Amino acid sequence: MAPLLAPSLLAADFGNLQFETERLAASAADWLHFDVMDGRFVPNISFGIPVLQAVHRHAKQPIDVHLMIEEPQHYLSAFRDAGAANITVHYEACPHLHRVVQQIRQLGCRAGVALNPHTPVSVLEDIAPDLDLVLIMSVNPGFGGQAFIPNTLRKVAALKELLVDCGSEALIEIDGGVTLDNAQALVDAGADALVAGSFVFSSPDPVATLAQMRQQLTASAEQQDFR
Ligand SMILES: O=C(CO)[C@H](O)[C@H](O)COP(=O)(O)O
Repeated sequence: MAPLLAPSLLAADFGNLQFETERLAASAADWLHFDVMDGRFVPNISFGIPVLQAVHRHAKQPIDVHLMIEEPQHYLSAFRDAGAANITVHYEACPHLHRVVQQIRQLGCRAGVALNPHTPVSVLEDIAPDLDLVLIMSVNPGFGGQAFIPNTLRKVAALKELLVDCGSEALIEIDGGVTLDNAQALVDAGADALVAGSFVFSSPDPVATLAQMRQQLTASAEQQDFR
């Protein structure tokens, strides 16, 4: 199966978000990835609820909200009301993770949990069947444009095994440093969704770059189905 593609608006032109959202509407993007940073959980501040509302007005794809914030439980319904389809919180930010995941699902959103690079996938053993999404950070969260951490490939394979073993249908999403150089290896390891920020938006034509990702990853999936 070819993976879902989720361009990260963190790398888009913030002065022109209507244009960026509208051009992605006619692209190969499956989701729009929306990174929220609070300057506390991560050492950076990005954007929040009013910006999500504005993006949602022009978006055609579901919006995949990644909350890199402390105490996310206080903001879940506000993000849902602003247009979030998926809400992912960090394992490291939630002492009562099971309750937060239940709250996200009760709001009618897909519930995701993100893991920082140092957090082993084994921490999800008891909650995996309750998740719709696991987001593996393949860079340290807080900034776009960082280099992919190679150990992510081993981690994705371990997560895939854990999900299969416990009968979880959660999707595996990878976030950080994703390019066409590592995308196929990530899919081969078990990734279902790829977030790409700078690779897409630093290219001369982001829509064409997404089309190229879609084309290469689909061709490879078809070859594997044929075998
Ligand atoms: O969550 C993030 C940073 O915390 C970004 O979504 C991620 O880094 C994607 O950007 P890039 O593809 O430029 O690495």
